[in-house]
Amino acid sequence: MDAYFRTHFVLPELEFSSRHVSASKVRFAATFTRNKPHVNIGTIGHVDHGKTTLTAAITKILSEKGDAKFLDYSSIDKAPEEKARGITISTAHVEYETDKRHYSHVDCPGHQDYIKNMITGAAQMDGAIIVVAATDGSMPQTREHLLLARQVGVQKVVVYVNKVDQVDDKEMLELVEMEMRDLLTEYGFDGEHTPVIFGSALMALQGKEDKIGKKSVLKLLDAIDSWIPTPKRDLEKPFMMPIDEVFSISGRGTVVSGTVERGILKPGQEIEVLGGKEKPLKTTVTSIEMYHKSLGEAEAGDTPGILLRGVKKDQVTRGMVLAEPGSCKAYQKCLASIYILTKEEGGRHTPFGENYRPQMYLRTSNVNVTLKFPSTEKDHSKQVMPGDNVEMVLELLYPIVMEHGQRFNLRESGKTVGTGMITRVYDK
Ligand SMILES: Nc1nc2c(ncn2[C@@H]2O[C@H](COP(=O)(O)OP(=O)(O)OP(=O)(O)O)[C@@H](O)[C@H]2O)c(=O)[nH]1
Repeated sequence: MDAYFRTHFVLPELEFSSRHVSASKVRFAATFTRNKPHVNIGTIGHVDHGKTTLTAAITKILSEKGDAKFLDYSSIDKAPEEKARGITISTAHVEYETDKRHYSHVDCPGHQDYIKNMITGAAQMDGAIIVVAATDGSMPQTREHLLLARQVGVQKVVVYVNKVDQVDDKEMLELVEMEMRDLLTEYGFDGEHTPVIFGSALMALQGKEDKIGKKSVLKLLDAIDSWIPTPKRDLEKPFMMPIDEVFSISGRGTVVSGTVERGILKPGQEIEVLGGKEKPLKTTVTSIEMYHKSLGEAEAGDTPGILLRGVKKDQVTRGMVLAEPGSCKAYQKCLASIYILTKEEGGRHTPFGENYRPQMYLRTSNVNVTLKFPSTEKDHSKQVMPGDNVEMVLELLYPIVMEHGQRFNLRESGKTVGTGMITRVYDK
């Protein structure tokens, strides 16, 4: 019985504890006063275009109003190393607030860190600032980061054209703006309406040339406040809970437990159990319990035990999902963006080719998958090296509930070899 009432079911391997370089008036470690909507953002863009300088400049300008703690360039650039799913990543989480919202801003030194951060979800971004130097215009990583941003579900970005202090030619700035708008449209963003701000992060940081310095940063923050939407709270979405454990309670029936991913559930509600080796089924919630107490409703974040009416223990298994009927679907094939861990990160020592068969770990399920190159890939004999970021098609042994934006791990012989994110799901 005790196991039934256990309240945490987090795999140690999946645990990600984020250390924050600093905090503003409210520290993450202490009690968090939630008095403004919270949004996660970050700086993306080509190497040396000024992402870290801009991050430092934002904290400087906001610290003047007491809305951030000023972090100089070096304390952001020497970001602590985080451990996420066996991968070491450098990230600086910077906290600040505007009049409207509270932000957690991530700046990751190094191009490779960006890729890992975006795919593993260490950098959860609801929106992003794409930094582009007026002196160079769009460069390869400007494109790559935009593509990744879209792949990990970022809907809106704001453009900061940096290093304006080094460009006298107005036409050159117009050209960069046009180029960026075209690029945004090409990658599925709203190129026409996306705010484009011109400025100099360095001038702002040094307190010089207010017009392109401080004022540009304030304009940028206004643009972020108004253009990047506050994410929808998970409580408002239809109920979903991945099943962690299944118990048979004598005289009562079958109880499933897990952590509620989203929504609210009340006793008496009709519910669907799907995704996994067993057949999908519909049933009714008889009662909900947590911490030995009966619950009037379970909501996102809770870890309840849910008693299902008329269901036998062997009809439901760990890895299946409990969902509001019609709100989730199980699929057997998807397209994903995957980062393959290096040997140093605990991953494979050797490359692999098409038809590689690891295990896919997604939510509480694990299933055998076959990896194939997408049909757009011309060379199907190519090898994927540890350290590569690849797009591949995953064919699962049986259907599970998968969604666009969902993160997963690939494992082989008990070790994590890759980490990915689903970018598309396919009906059979
Ligand atoms: N002139 C001028 N130089 C700038 C400006 N912003 C940044 N820089 C300089 O550009 C260089 C790169 O800036 P960073 O902020 O390190 O660039 P980054 O994009 O974070 O670089 P990575 O983290 O290596 O990808 C530094 O020497 C900055 O001082 C600016 O507005 N004007």
